[in-house]
Amino acid sequence: MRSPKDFFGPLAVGAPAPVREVPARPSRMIHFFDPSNEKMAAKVPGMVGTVDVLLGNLEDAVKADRKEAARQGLVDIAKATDFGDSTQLWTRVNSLDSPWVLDDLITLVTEIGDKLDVIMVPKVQGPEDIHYVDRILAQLEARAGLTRPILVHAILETARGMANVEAIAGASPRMQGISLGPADLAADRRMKTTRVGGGHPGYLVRQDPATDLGEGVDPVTAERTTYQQDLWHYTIARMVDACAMHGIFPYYGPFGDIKDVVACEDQFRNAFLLGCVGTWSLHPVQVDIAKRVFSPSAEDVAHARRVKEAMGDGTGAVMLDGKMEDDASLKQCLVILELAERLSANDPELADLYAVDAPAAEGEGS
Ligand SMILES: CC(C)(COP(=O)(O)OP(=O)(O)OC[C@H]1O[C@@H](n2cnc3c(N)ncnc32)[C@H](O)[C@@H]1OP(=O)(O)O)[C@@H](O)C(=O)NCCC(=O)NCCSC(=O)C[C@H](O)C(=O)O
Ligand SMILES: [Mg+2]
Repeated sequence: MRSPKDFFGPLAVGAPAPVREVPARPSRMIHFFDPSNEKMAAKVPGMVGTVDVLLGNLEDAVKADRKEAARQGLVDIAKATDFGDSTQLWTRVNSLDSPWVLDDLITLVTEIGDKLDVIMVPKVQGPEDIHYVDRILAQLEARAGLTRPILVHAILETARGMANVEAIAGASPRMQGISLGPADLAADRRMKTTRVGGGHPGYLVRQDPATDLGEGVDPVTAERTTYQQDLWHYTIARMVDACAMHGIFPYYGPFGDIKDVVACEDQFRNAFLLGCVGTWSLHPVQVDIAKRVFSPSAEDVAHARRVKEAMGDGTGAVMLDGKMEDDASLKQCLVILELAERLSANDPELADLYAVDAPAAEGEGS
């Protein structure tokens, strides 16, 4: 087990000092592209400034015989592109047991380490996987003469990773965040869904049989309302707790039904409400959905401001619109305000939107 003191110094001579606090940069959508796909790659420069994160994916969804092309494609794109201040560059490397990952890490850190913000590591099983990546990154950063550390993001996609999620979140000061990988996780857990994220119509609860349907009607087989449940609730909630406990950021992952933009928005919103800061976008159509969902609404921001104002020094209890507000609800409002402020700093449209307070409700403050 590592001593917490290890967090204060680099793991290799000459490597940059670890971060003390993970930078809270907007990352509402981590937009995946395959750098070996010429059509997709050609779109990347045009997406700078329109997405929070561009992620060159080297792992699943890239064909085995295109792995080297994807790696080189990412190097070429990174070298040729100015990502500015509002778009980060991330990558997802191949899994730690694959024949490609060592070359992924060596090539990317050496060639474009100064441009890479975060490396996403798939199929993380426990803190030992993060320790391995941590040490190699420190050695490569030292050799490349990098002056800031590259952060690490883990994907939760095995039952063992899930069982170790708290230890993974706290495994290194490089840990930036964790995403849910619902497809791999479902397979590993032997769940019986073939969907990439999202709900399932079979996972439901049903209204009790009625007691007053009259003679001759079987209350068990009679029409009863059903409610579809969220397959991912437990997993996301647990991931959110692990991340919050360690001061890092939780993300929903992929939503594979590209055409079902409505269910996609629902899944993203559930994750946002539970505490996630962002999601993956797999197709351009999911970018605006993520932007909309993971930015607080103007109404919520206006309400949070009113609570802050009504709460004065932040202690005690007041009534606002017939509802009790106190120290704790103020903290909830501050979460919204802090997020709105951070997002507005990069987005003039949001800054405008949030500057407008919703009209005050009648009886306010009574
Ligand atoms: C899902 C796709 C295969 C769909 O691609 P396509 O059939 O080409 O879609 P369209 O014809 O609708 O595309 C329209 C144009 O947009 C471009 N395009 C498509 N996707 C992207 C993108 N991600 N970034 C940039 N540009 C994109 C197309 O090239 C078309 O261009 P044009 O013809 O010039 O108009 C495809 O979207 C795709 O492959 N997406 C990424 C998939 C991916 O990364 N998968 C891996 C992450 S999910 C995962 O790994 C599971 C997870 O780990 C788990 O375990 O749960
Ligand atoms: Mg996966």
